[in-house]
Amino acid sequence: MSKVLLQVSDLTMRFGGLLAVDGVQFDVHDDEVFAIIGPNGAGKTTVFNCVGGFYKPTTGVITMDGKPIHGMPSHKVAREGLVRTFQNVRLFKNLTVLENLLVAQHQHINTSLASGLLKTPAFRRSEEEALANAAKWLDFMGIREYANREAGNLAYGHQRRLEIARCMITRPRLLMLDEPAAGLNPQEKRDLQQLIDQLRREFDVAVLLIEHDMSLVMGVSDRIMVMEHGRPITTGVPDEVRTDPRVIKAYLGED
Ligand SMILES: Nc1ncnc2c1ncn2[C@@H]1O[C@H](COP(=O)(O)OP(=O)(O)OP(=O)(O)O)[C@@H](O)[C@H]1O
Repeated sequence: MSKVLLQVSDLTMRFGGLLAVDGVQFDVHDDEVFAIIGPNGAGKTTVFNCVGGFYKPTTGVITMDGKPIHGMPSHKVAREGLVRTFQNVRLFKNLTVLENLLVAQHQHINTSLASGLLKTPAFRRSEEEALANAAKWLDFMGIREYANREAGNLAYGHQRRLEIARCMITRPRLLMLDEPAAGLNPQEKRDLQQLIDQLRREFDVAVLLIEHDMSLVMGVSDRIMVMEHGRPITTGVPDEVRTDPRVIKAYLGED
């Protein structure tokens, strides 16, 4: 039986005179892929930034497993099992692919400086585990051959996969993907759809997605919330959303 993992109620975000998000509510179940779509400027990224701890919402309640997380900084939100990728891939571009995955684990595990300096057995063990984990994810993403390359020199599609690996290596309960198909070619988009399906199946992770590529959204999502002018206009399964006249109007009305 699935249960509600993320719950967002009455979320509002104001930037000066602009109400970018206006009374948004939705929930994401622990076994679900939930997408937020809508025309440019609808408020999707702002919702993401509030949920991920990058913005402090003006009003609203956001809970993970019943625990309030609104207003928490992003690193604390990550400890609650909620991590994200960005519209423009954000990696440590001068570090190698492998180092990016090791850093992600250190940021998350928070090992003590003393144990690191003294290289205690426990510290060495955790280093070995981190390395094994990184190798596992490099294999899973099909990028092991690039392990020692600077992340900034990878092909764009591989950078996106590395960014997802960097999230997954912290064993999140909710993975937030911000336009993961942007900049990918058609084959890479198909691979991405398979990857999202596989992550959900094999790692029990729920996915919250913002995406403009309708074929990916319709193919991968269990439910979709459509936003326009900061407000949700409908939430439903792909077939309901695809044929909803309000959704068609919102998109046709776009410049
Ligand atoms: N930091 C900010 N300061 C002021 N206004 C902002 C800020 N971030 C977003 N906005 C405004 O809030 C509104 C919603 O923007 P948002 O980026 O959330 O939309 P979006 O649906 O993600 O759009 P896109 O699909 O283009 O990414 C827009 O009018 C935008 O200009």
